[in-house]
Amino acid sequence: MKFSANLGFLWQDRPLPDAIRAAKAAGFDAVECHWPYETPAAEVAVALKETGLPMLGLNTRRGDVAGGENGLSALPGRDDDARLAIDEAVAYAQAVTADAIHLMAGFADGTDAHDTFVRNLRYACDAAPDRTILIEPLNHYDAPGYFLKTSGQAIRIIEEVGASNLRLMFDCYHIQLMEGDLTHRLQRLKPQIGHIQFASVPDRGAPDRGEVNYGHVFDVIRDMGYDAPLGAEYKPGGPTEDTLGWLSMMRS
Ligand SMILES: O=C(O)[C@H](O)C(=O)CO
Ligand SMILES: [Mg+2]
Repeated sequence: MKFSANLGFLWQDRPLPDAIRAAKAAGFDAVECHWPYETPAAEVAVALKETGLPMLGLNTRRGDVAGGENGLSALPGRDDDARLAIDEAVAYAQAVTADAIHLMAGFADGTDAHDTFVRNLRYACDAAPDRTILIEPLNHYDAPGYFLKTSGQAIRIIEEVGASNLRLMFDCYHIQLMEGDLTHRLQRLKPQIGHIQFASVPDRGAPDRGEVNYGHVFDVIRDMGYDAPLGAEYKPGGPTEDTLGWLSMMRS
């Protein structure tokens, strides 16, 4: 199995280019990030080239985080801001050859939010036909009021948008907290899945503890013929190197 280090959480204590080098040294096959925008894309591109690791994805900006925003793409009346964030993410993804862009929906609800999200997703899918656009349901403990809550809602939106480059970010951590039934859900949704992430549940730590048996989940993913790197998106709560026993076990 291949694994991607999510550098939004792992090696957060280092500048992004050094975090990429640390991921390589630890044996990851790929990297992904959250919001890389404070680091010049050229510096990230150099570290990617040096290590040979692909950058799987990045997120659109969340907007005014201090003011409580967590994404712009489903906020009615904010299309201009959402599209600036999309344009920025597309340009950055092209500069570092990131495969995917996760469009953060934001805190919103109702028909207007749905229509706004669909409109902005169509805009993003057209703006980046050579990238995958991802949408990710977030759980209601960490992100209460987030527009996209479940895989079912995400699939209905993907079908309505009807773009060939729009896919589901299946984060096992969020989906376990909201819906459970990971095995069947992964198998059923495989055609719509663009990326898979994981962390222990409920504490969002390394995948070697908690209520989800990741040994089983990784077997299911392998057996369903999914061979893209899986995103380790967990909070190490200390030096990342101290939390990588699971990776050594998977490699042995
Ligand atoms: O929190 C997550 O699971 C995400 O993957 C993310 O990108 C930021 O919300
Ligand atoms: Mg995630």
